Amino acid sequence: MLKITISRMKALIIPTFSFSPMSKRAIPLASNFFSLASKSNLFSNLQNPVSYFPLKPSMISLPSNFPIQTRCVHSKSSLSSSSGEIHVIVGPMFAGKTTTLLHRVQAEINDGRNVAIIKSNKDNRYGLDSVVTHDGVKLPCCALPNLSSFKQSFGQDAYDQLDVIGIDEAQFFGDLYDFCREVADHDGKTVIVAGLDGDYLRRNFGSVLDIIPLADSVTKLSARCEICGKRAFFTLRKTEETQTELIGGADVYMPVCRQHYVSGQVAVEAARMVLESQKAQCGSCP
Ligand SMILES: Nc1ncnc2c1ncn2[C@@H]1O[C@H](COP(=O)(O)OP(=O)(O)O)[C@@H](O)[C@H]1O
Ligand SMILES: Cc1cn([C@H]2C[C@H](O)[C@@H](COP(=O)(O)O)O2)c(=O)[nH]c1=O
Repeated sequence: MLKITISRMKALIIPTFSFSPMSKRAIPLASNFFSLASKSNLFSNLQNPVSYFPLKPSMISLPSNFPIQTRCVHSKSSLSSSSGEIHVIVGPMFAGKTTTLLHRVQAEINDGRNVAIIKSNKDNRYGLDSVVTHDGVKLPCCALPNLSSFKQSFGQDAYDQLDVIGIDEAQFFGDLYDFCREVADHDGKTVIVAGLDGDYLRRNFGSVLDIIPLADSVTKLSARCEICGKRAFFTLRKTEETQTELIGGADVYMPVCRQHYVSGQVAVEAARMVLESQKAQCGSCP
């Protein structure tokens, strides 16, 4: 198991990962479903994802034996209609945050609840109409510059009908705290938030950690260290760029354990210094 769960909800279910030493990759046991959904490319032709919301079970084809984890968030029927919830999923890159978010959203849809997914429009790696995992699994989403524009883009009537809102790449939303508080406390909806808790320097990333005091549950996932295969809690940036926000995947980042984060940072820093001194020398070249 590659997860640490700090949760008030004992019933919270997160994917169980198995480790394949060949690939050094964590593989969710439910990956069959996701690869099936991915292969059938259910949402690849979406032009306007908003028109597909709320997401419906009919939009997703599931193998009949797929183990839907309907208890991963409280069922609305067990709560008063005005009781919202906030669930937070954090971890380094490649830890399965998006996979877990889609899994929970899927369970909610199968429970008959109206769901929408939002992601930041800063992350355009796979286009703006879908949330996509590193394995290529996808669901349609609204890509927005900020969360405060969601109600307007989505439409008030459609918003009122929503039970659950999933947010991916939450680290890019500066207005995360106010949005989650309003949606859960005031509008009585469930919010499932997935994002990086730390940046490549292991500092707070955006407002993700700010919403912990608002949350019903917090799940910290881990990946596999790309160097030794141990549990990875950190994201190492392999390039010399130093700005906090830098969109990228395995070309720029790798998940690492503590030991390899420390040694990796030393190596990257050394490379950065060599590069800078070379640039300086070149600058003084005739
Ligand atoms: N080093 C790694 N450790 C774990 N999973 C990895 C690694 N490299 C690639 N993966 C793949 O990434 C998938 C998780 O992708 P995703 O849910 O998009 O993660 P996240 O949203 O946390 O970045 C895993 O199921 C696995 O197939
Ligand atoms: C560590 C780190 C990451 N980012 C970016 C890189 C990716 O575009 C996303 C994270 O995506 P994932 O779904 O969690 O794999 O965030 C960044 O901008 N700055 C960083 O320090």
